[in-house]
Amino acid sequence: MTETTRGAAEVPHANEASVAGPPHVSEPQEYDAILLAGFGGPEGQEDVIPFLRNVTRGRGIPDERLEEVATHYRHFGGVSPINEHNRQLRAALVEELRERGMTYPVYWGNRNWDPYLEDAVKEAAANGHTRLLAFATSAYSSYSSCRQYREDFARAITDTGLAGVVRIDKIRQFFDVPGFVQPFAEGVAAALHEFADDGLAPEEIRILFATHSIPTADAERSGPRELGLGEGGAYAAQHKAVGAQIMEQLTEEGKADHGTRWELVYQSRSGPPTQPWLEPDVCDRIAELPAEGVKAVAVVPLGFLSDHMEVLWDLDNEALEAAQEAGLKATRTPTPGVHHAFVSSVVDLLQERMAAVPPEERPHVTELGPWFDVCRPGCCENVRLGFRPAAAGIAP
Ligand SMILES: CC1=C(CCC(=O)O)c2cc3nc(cc4[nH]c(cc5[nH]c(cc1n2)c(C)c5CCC(=O)O)c(CCC(=O)O)c4C)C(CCC(=O)O)=C3C
Ligand SMILES: [Fe+2]
Repeated sequence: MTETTRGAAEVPHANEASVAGPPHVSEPQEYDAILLAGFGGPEGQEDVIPFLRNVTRGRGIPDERLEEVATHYRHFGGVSPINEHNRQLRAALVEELRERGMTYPVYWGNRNWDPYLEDAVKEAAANGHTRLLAFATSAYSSYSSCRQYREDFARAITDTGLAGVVRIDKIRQFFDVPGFVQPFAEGVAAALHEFADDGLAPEEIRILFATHSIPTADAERSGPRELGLGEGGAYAAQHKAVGAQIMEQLTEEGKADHGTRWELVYQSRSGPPTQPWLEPDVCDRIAELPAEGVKAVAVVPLGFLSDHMEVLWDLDNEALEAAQEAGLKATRTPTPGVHHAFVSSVVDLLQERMAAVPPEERPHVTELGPWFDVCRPGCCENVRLGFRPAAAGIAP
């Protein structure tokens, strides 16, 4: 088991940040309700353009890119499956909470499409629920996946006139909790098993852990300022740590061979070509693999919770097509979705936060975790967009 790109360097532990306030809450907290915060997606052809405008407002995404992305949605009738996934996730969370004797209501609101976070916050407050513990459907640290949700919360509270009434806290980034990692590990194990059955040797197989590319400027600022995780920041470091952990675990269990190589690749780049984004691109790497003696590739959607458009189009369509063109056998492994281990881990995270479980007792499978409860100053900041107020962290 070797990583073929940059090594997962020695990284400081998330608990070592030396800024004001503890990274993990140490006093139990009372909450009235859970807030499931999603990305949102269109649910009909007429939603597609307004949705894309919402996502890209103020981002300098070229029109050609928007038109191209619109065709991905149009191909599926203008419907992204992501809202349906969140309905299912919400139902699964309610069920898991109920089984554990927890009767919290779960409100669901999105950043970019109906039902919006603003409406969820209004509805919660109307029902007398003003202390909300949020779970955002994004596992890693970066502006898009962490801080932007905190800004969404601050805006939702302010725009609804509920500042000082509603409070939203957010559970820690969960890239390395067992129930998030397990479904990916199972997918890699199944792919390796299938490739071995086809008579392929370990060195003929490549595992590509795929995640959303982001601007390198955002990546450098992902996670708390003082951690100094280097190029790619906390975002890349967290993905690499999870990939390494999956391969180590499978090697120990005899499901992967020491010679099975893996790497982290990126997908779904947007932005102007002049702006650097994280590389290499998944399709570019696939095209290079035959020259490295590779005959089969497993594409693992490590950055995503469910089979939404990024997975259906950019991986199942584009990456698998690139593999076919390169003459490679290829498979795309599952996302966590509503896998019971994942749902159960989310409820564990809600419970651990409510009970202020000490960090040393919190489940985590990489050296980087357990990640912070309370985002540090400057965490995942976005210098292009400038400062915007954010809830659920230490100011600024
Ligand atoms: C890190 C990350 C995640 C993973 C974490 C998470 O899950 O949050 C993610 C998820 C998603 N991204 C999604 C869709 C889009 N993302 C876009 C644009 C962008 N994504 C970015 C980053 C991320 N995105 C960035 C830096 C941009 C550039 C504009 C900006 O700075 O914000 C655009 C605009 C067009 C384009 O350029 O592609 C679209 C339509 C959907 C919904 C899919 C569906 O509908 O099924 C999901 C789950
Ligand atoms: Fe995105």
